[in-house]
Amino acid sequence: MKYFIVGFMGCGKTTWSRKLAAKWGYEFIDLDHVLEAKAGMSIAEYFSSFGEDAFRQLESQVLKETEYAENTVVSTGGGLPCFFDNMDWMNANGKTLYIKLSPKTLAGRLENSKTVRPVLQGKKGDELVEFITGKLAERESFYLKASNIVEGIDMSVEKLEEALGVSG
Ligand SMILES: Nc1ncnc2c1ncn2[C@@H]1O[C@H](COP(=O)(O)OP(=O)(O)OP(=O)(O)O)[C@@H](O)[C@H]1O
Ligand SMILES: O=C(O)C1=C[C@@H](O)[C@@H](O)[C@H](O)C1
Ligand SMILES: [Mg+2]
Repeated sequence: MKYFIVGFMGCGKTTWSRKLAAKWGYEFIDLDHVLEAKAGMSIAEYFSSFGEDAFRQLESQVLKETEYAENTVVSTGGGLPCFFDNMDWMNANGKTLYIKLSPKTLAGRLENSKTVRPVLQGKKGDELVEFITGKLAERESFYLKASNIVEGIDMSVEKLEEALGVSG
């Protein structure tokens, strides 16, 4: 089975996909990393060289053209489910799990993270919380199409397994 983990930037997709795959002995793939390898540059560099529209095209292509092993946990980009038919494609090709977190918690994590996320354009504090609140409102209808949903607070592999209906 393929599991596609979705949710806003900073919700823990990369962290928890990796842990789940390690516990289950599944392959782990992070589509942001696959895109960076294919483009030969970081996402931040790709955005500044080619812009967001080109990034979204490439992101969708990477999602659909990557060869996944039979049993894989896939961490997706935070915006990926919200463009083209990507969310429907993931639902047709595996199970999807939305890691749900509040804007405040997301903002706290993103402020402390070293990864450069071009969509955030260096925002901090209240401005960051407001930005995330607006962006999440735009995006959540896509995330909520996921077959499974988990609250991202107090996360553990066992909590993920329970949300996916898999006994560990
Ligand atoms: N349950 C948790 N509690 C506290 N911090 C966490 C938790 N899960 C992840 N983090 C931290 O939050 C930050 C973002 O996590 P991660 O990179 O896994 O998010 P992401 O969803 O993959 O983000 P992006 O969409 O930008 O790739 C990291 O610094 C990570 O260590
Ligand atoms: O939420 C987004 O739009 C993004 C999230 C990251 O995972 C990367 O895919 C990129 O920084 C864009
Ligand atoms: Mg990630």
